Amino acid sequence: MALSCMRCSPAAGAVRRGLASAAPPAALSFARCGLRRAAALGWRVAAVTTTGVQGAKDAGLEKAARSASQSKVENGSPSEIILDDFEDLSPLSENDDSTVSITVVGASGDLAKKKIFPALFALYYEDCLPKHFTIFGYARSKMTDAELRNMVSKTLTCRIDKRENCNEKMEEFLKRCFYHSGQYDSEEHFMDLDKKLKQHEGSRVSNRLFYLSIPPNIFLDVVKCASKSASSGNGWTRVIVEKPFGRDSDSSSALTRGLKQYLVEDQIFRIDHYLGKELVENLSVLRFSNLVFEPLWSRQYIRNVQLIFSEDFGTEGRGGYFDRYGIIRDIMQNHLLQILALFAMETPVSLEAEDIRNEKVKVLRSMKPLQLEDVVIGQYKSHTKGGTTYPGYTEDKTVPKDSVTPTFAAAALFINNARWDGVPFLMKAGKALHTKGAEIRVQFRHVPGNLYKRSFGTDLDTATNELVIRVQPDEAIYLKINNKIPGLGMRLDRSNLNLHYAARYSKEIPDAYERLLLDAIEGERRLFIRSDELDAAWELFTPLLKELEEKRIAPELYPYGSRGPVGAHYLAAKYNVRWGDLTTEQKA
Ligand SMILES: NC(=O)C1=CN([C@@H]2O[C@H](COP(=O)(O)OP(=O)(O)OC[C@H]3O[C@@H](n4cnc5c(N)ncnc54)[C@H](OP(=O)(O)O)[C@@H]3O)[C@@H](O)[C@H]2O)C=CC1
Ligand SMILES: O=C1O[C@H](COP(=O)(O)O)[C@@H](O)[C@H](O)[C@H]1O
Repeated sequence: MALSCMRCSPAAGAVRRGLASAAPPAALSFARCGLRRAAALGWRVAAVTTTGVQGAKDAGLEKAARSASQSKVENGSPSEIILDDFEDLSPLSENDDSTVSITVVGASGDLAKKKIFPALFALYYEDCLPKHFTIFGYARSKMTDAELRNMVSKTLTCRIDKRENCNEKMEEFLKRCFYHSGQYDSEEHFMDLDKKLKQHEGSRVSNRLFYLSIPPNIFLDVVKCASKSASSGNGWTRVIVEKPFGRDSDSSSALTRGLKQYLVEDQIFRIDHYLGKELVENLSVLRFSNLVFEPLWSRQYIRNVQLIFSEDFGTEGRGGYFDRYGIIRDIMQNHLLQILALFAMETPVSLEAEDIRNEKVKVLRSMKPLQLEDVVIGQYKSHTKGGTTYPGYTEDKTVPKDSVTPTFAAAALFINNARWDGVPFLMKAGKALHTKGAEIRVQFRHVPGNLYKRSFGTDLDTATNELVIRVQPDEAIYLKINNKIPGLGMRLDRSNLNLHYAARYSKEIPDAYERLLLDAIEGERRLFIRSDELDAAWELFTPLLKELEEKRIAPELYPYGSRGPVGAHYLAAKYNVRWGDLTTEQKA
């Protein structure tokens, strides 16, 4: 059943995502949780834009009508409407018949504290949660409601740009949070949870979202118990599953089969939080709504694409988990591969989830099998700098001393299709490196017969255009171009056409978990991984992982805080590529 609350209607999400079928012709930009307010305003907003000022007046939206008449008019319709103009409109028409209960399973854990509760609070602050909602923490640890609230309160923060009533909002939010202690494999304990949920839901239609923020070995126990004893009787039940989704093709298929004993695919929301990052979501906008990029998006103009992830800290505290997975499973097989698929896919039929996921899966299925010789692995070792000693990976007490688990990997991947044939997609991911960041770098081909060749010296590669999408931190999109240095002479330099988010947009960028939680509540699957995408992703990496493990290939050691193994440079050089993050460039 679709969520029926007006503020959470599919229509609301559609407006937020800008789906053609739902969005008015002119772009809407809303100051707060725009769309849900837009949808709560219902199609009245669309009426404002489609029928203009008179439509707004007819709908009784005097202020919107004023806004419509004041806004820049293109082709007779307003190009932009700012939600602030709607703020003092009459109260939203709420649907009182339904509730959403969000149960965070593993509420005592790191992810719940660090990401999930803060994201839920941010959604609450932004008015994005439905009127009737309840949050339950579930874990084995004994805690009272007050203790959970106390724990959660320590991690809630106000947005930098939105502090108004923040403390008040936190108090209100915490009052909607409850805790239930139970075992993960006890149907009885989930039945007790069910009773508590029912008390909060009353006679309303109950919609239930379970967030599995727990180690993967207990996913199935929880899904079994939750579905048998605590699923909704009259609304929807959805489950967000955290990664890792298995550790190879077989274990991933077994997990999917297990989940499908109790859930249908549409109830399963496999989260990859990189898909919720602002600049990753913007990839499609950049490509498909700007004429200047899409025609260049192929082997004809693109020399190579680089997907780079680096962290300037080690596995700190997560060594136990990490040693079973390693950096290829932790970052490459999911986050970087998902970005690659979005980057390389063909234009989808529409922005509907299935159309996008169909295109992504085609890319994944077209990938050339990964060869061991196209992969470099590394592991960080202890390093002393400025009097401080940083521990090596195997010095973590939870990691075996002889572990060969990679904490760094670089790989060259290829897509065997007409658009990308022969273009290296280079991935690099590492922990305990010299910097923290994630970026997509697109290096373009040389300008044929370049008239200014002489100005570039012998290294023509450094003079090609490069588009950089800096996913984090300090989000930016910049294009490196060659430019004439002002003056009477003819000297060229490399400069950036620069969209620096902090300078351009005054709003704080929402955390990826906010977007994804909101999507799951709305039933929007576009940013979640479908089971066939997951199968294709594992099919690509499983043979390589098996070979690495069976041969116990030793990773190249690199000092904590360094740029990683030198082997990564040789790998890139094999394909005539230079890692873009190594060039000294003007800070965007
Ligand atoms: N932390 C992070 O930054 C990220 C985590 N993830 C994934 O999210 C999930 C949760 O991560 P995180 O919060 O770090 O995990 P934790 O290790 O903190 O575990 C969460 C909770 O699960 C319970 N738990 C832990 N180990 C076991 C066990 N062996 N058997 C039964 N219960 C156990 C504990 O609760 P209690 O003892 O109270 O029952 C714990 O508080 C994992 O799947 C992880 O891979 C994904 C991306 C990032
Ligand atoms: O999924 C994971 O991601 C984090 C990095 O996420 P970010 O949003 O902080 O970039 C990584 O540290 C962790 O190892 C991995 O499991």
